[in-house]
Amino acid sequence: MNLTGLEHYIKNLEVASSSYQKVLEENRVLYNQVQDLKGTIRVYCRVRPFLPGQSHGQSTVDYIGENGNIMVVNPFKQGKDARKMFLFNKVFAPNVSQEQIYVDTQPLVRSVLDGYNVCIFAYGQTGSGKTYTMSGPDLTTEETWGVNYRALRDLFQISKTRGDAIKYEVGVQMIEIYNEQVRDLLVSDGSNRRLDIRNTAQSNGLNVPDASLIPVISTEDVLDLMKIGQKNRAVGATALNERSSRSHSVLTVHVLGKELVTGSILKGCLHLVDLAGSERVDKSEAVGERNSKLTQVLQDSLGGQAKTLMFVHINPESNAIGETISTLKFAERVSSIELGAAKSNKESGEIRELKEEISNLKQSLERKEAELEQLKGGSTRITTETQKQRAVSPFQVPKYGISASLKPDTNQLEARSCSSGKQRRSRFPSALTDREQLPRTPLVSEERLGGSAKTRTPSPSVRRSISTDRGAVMRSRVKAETIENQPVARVPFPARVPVNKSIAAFPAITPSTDSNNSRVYLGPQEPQKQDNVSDKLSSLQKVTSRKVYPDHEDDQFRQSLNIRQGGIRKSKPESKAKAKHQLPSRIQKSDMGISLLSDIDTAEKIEEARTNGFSEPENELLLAPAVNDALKVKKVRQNFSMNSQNLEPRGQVQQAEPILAPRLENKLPNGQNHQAKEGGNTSMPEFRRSRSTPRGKFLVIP
Ligand SMILES: Nc1ncnc2c1ncn2[C@@H]1O[C@H](COP(=O)(O)OP(=O)(O)OP(=O)(O)O)[C@@H](O)[C@H]1O
Repeated sequence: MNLTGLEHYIKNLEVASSSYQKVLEENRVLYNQVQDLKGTIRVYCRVRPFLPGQSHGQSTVDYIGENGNIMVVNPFKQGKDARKMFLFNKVFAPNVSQEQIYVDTQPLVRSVLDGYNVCIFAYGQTGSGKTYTMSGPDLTTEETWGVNYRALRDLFQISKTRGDAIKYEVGVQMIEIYNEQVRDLLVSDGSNRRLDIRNTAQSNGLNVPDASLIPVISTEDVLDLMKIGQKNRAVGATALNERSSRSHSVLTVHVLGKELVTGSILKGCLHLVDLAGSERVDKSEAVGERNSKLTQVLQDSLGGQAKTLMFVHINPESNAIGETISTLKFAERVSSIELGAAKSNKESGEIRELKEEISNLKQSLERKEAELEQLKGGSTRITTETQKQRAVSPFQVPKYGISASLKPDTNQLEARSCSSGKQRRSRFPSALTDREQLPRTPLVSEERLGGSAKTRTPSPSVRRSISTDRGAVMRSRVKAETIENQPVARVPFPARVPVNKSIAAFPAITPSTDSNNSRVYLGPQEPQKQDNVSDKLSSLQKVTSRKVYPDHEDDQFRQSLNIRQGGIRKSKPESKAKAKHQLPSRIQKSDMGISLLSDIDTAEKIEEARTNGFSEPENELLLAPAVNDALKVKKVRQNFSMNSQNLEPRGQVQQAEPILAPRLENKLPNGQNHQAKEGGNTSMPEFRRSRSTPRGKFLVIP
């Protein structure tokens, strides 16, 4: 081959190599898209370089492939057992720059601006480079900035470029979890108070609502805050390194975007987590309550409809080989966790309008209910008078005995109130109980027809006569009222229902929560109720009342941003009150979540890992609760999918929770559960007694 031929050959090779690279890149993009759909936790492995000034032997990293594979060699073993290959989404060699790391992280970060929840966390043994990846070694040089700063800079840049179409607001929180205590790292007054975690994801994404939420508009703002954070992190520790090895730091970026044309709202949340050194957690601590706080803080990003990325760090030194293998095995397991397709927290303008419409309808219903309540007051007086007149009827005495007529007046009152109360609940659903009672509104028409109620509950003649009399008195009023109510019930809800169901399933900021709620109330026991207008209305109201009011959420978010300028929260009582207001809609989810989490047999998983040949199981421990939550969710999904074939993968998770939750919540100390008890025979007499006794009393009124 002459020189020209060789040159030609090399050129061809270059071309082939470049197209090969292109194909690889395309494959990677496709692979990532598939991963997005599956919702697998992505895992990037980063190998730390040998540090200058430290003596080192041969690297334990034998080979790093282009497709995310890495081979490690155990210098203390011989033969084929000495080498082990692992596969991740990507492996970064020791010489890879901070910029290159971020390029592969960027798509995830950017999706926060589209309303996704994203969690990026750094895992690995102490000194393996977690802080280096997340924060960088030196804030003064942009070149070495870690993911945190680059991410925020990116968010600001993109939000600026989208400025004509979407108006974004960005706020950050920074907390530290140390010894299972959560502390605010952005306090400017040096106070080191412990913070509570909301047991469930808030609609506004504030899992730690009392941590300072500082509005930021530039990277400089962020840098200033990080300095405060670093300073606060060092407080109370003999050395910053020592503290950072043992504590998790979580930087959370909350993004609220409003599309100017459509009015749609986007809510995204980015957790950037620098975990404690993986070897620092004692096994006994990890198996128990350890790390439950971390799990709670990240709850909306580990089991929800979020995107999750784990940077797994390894130290190439031979004396770290045990931790390295253990870390890699753990990471490989994490990468197999599927969360299901991520969903954006976008609320379209149309949905907001529909919500407003529902809210208006709800208000007009409440007005009507109030008017009916007034009428009811009048009817009770009239009924009492009628009963007094009836009390002298000679027909009652032989039938029910004289002694009964000697019962004190209190009984009569009780009887009347119970009986009328029962019917009143049907006919006058109060605002507080409308969720339960609205589906019974057809009883109004039963009353109007006069016959159906009697058919269902055969009553003695006296009762009937009283009832009839009262009904007669009430009928005209109720009729008038019912007719007046009809336009409200006839508003085209049936047509709206499918749309509003989707509202129910539509995420506010934590989609899983809302869809959960919707499923809790429109759950398997209730579908038949959807057959009539009033039930649909009721369902809608349930959904509306369960959903945190969207405007309210936005206000709360904005208020948090505005009020807490300077890092000091000034309106805690107010926000607490608001939080209280929101609480009911969230409690169920939280309970479920916690129940699910607490149910995890972490020890079993660790044991399983060990039997798979891990030499150092401790690595499992640090993240065990957090990641095992996800594993648990996966397990639940699998179990549930056996029963529900037609559900979406994510939906399965969401539906499984409400189904499991009551079981877990109702567990009695003796192992029975309430539901079983209530559904069992033993509870029936109690139930009947409560209804029949008042009627009995009612009947013996002289
Ligand atoms: N990719 C890298 N390139 C150069 N130096 C690195 C790299 N990764 C880590 N280092 C250096 O290694 C040392 C330990 O890194 P780092 O503090 O980030 O570890 P860590 O895992 O966060 O430890 P800890 O768990 O104790 O917080 C630091 O001096 C850091 O600058």
